[in-house]
This record gives sequence, structure tokens and C-alpha cells, in this order.
Amino acid sequence: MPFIQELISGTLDSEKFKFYIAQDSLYLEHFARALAIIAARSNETEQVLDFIRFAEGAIVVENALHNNYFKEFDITKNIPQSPSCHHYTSYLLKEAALAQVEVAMASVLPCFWIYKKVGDYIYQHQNKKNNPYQTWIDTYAGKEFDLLVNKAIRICDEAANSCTAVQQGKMTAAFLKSCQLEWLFWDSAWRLEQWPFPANILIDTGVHYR
Ligand SMILES: Cc1ncc(C[n+]2csc(CCO)c2C)c(N)n1
Repeated sequence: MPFIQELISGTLDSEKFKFYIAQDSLYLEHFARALAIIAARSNETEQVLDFIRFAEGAIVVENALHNNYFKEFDITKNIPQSPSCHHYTSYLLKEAALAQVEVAMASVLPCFWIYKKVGDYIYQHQNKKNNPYQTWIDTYAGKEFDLLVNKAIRICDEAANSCTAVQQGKMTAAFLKSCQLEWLFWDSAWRLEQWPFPANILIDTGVHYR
């Protein structure tokens, strides 16, 4: 995707990067809650612990974004979620709350796996010294992240083993839906996506967790 290519070359318009970081911070806030709901609904104690740790990880990443980028790039706080961010987080929270827990686990797996794949791709293809986005690039390249992603994949494989073919089909569908929404998330930052309302419609409802 052009967003990824320009992140690698360091030529990405800083407005697009700022848009991505601001929306990702909102995404992570909701993603952590979806993970915590899955933890609460898990049947195995080990899985409860793993999803609590994943939720903690999402909050830690969110804090790191805040501390590293909000100041450095002068990113505005308290902006509303973009349509794609709103759609993705609402989907994950719906799955976490209402779907069979194994299906909910499959719905969050692309969040881990795609960042591992994209992170590795970026790391291997980087060709620029003093890339302004280097700190972000390094976030998803380490061994620790590798272990976390492998654990998320293993949990889903184990969960799938206890499911019927119909349930496995639902897991696959949820996985693919989130893959599409990951794509949409990058694309929406590239497009600096806005709500298509006229200016007289109030788009920020002012409802935020923090
Ligand atoms: C849109 C979007 N999708 C996935 C991630 C990746 N991610 C965020 S926190 C975390 C680990 C949770 O313990 C992972 C894999 C992201 N940053 N933004």
C-alpha cells in the first residue's frame, strides 16, 4: 500500500502519519477493551491470562504512541474517530461481546498477525537513514512482539480444534473481515478520511473514555 511504501522511504506526508497515529491511539483504546472482554469470556485460565496480557500490551503501546509521537508531531487530542476507525473498533467490540468466544478470538488475530507481517516487511525493506518514522518501524520488529504474535496464533489454532466445522467457518469469516478492516485502516490514513457530513452537523459527540 502507498502508506506503507512511503513509511519505508520516509517520504510519507507527516499529516498522514499524524492522522494514522491519532486514529491508532483511539483504535488501541477500544482494542484493549475488546481483548479484556475476550479475557473475561475465555474458558481456559491460561487464555484468560494471555488475553489480559494482550490487553495490557495494547494499553502499553497506546501510551508509547502518546509519549513518543503526540508531543513530537504535535498531534491534537480529543479528535473523533474516523469512519473506518469507528467501524473497525465497533466490529471488534461487537464480536468480543456477542460472538462465540473462539470467533471473537479469530476476529482480533489479524491485529497481531498483520502487524507482524507488515512490520517484518518494512524492517527488511528499509533503506533510509534518519527516517522520521524509525521509532514506529522498530515497535513491531522485535523478538518480544514475535513471541506475542505466535502465542495469539497458537491460541486461535487450539480454540479452532475444539470447534465444529461450522464454527471454524465463522472463525475464518471473522478473521478475513478484520483483515479487510486492517487494510481499510491504512487506506483511510492515506486518504485522510473524514466524515462526509456538511459543516453544520456536529460530528464529535464528545463521548470519550478518557
Ligand atoms: C489498527 C491496528 N491494528 C493492529 C495494531 C497492532 N497492535 C496494537 S497493540 C498490539 C498488541 C496487543 O498486546 C498489536 C498487535 C495496531 N497498532 N493498530
